[in-house]
Amino acid sequence: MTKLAPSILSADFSQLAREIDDVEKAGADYIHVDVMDGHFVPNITIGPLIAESIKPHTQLPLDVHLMIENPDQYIPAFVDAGASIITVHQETTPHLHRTIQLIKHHEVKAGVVINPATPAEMIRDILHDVDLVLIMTVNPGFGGQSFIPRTIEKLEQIARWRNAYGLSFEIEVDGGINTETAKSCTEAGADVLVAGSAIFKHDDRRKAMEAIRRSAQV
Ligand SMILES: O=C(CO)[C@H](O)[C@H](O)COP(=O)(O)O
Ligand SMILES: [Co+2]
Repeated sequence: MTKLAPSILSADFSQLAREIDDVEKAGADYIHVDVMDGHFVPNITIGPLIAESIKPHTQLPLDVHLMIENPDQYIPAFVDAGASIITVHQETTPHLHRTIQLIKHHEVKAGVVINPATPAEMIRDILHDVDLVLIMTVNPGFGGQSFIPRTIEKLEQIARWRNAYGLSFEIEVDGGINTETAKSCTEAGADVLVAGSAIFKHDDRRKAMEAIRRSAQV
């Protein structure tokens, strides 16, 4: 069954606990937390303080997507805040293996993510060390953008390598996922769909999530 990770970037921040409760009751699998620093991406969003404040309001794993320069400096703070999965951009760290080991040292699941313009080859070696691979299907920085179809080829490549190397990491996609785009991702091998606007911009989150799940069935 395809997992759904609602991105709270598109939620009502004045009602965050209620928004999270809403998607948890509607069957979400992870809560996707988008952390942006205004340097790696042109937007500033959530820090460890907010992650920590939402943690007591959900039983679901916090799936923390770090879009920040110098991620090593902030990993311990997100561990302390209650992250279950921490995913770092390959583009933000010169020593990717060291960064992944740092996350694992804290006994948190480690993920790696690449931008639409970054070739799959850049993370081929680290596939053996991660619990999750996130393929960006938009350029990171904002919710509500349009899905970039060429990213599907990369998704297929990562799924082929997972098979060939006998690995078991999850494959997640993020950006522009909705009832139109979900199926091409699951067909290509995605296990986890992140969706922000396609869930939180609907009044009935359960219906919105069911519609995405239905459309994603392969
Ligand atoms: O990482 C992200 C943006 O950088 C968000 O997770 C993503 O954009 C989700 O929003 P939407 O589903 O509206 O595209
Ligand atoms: Co994200």
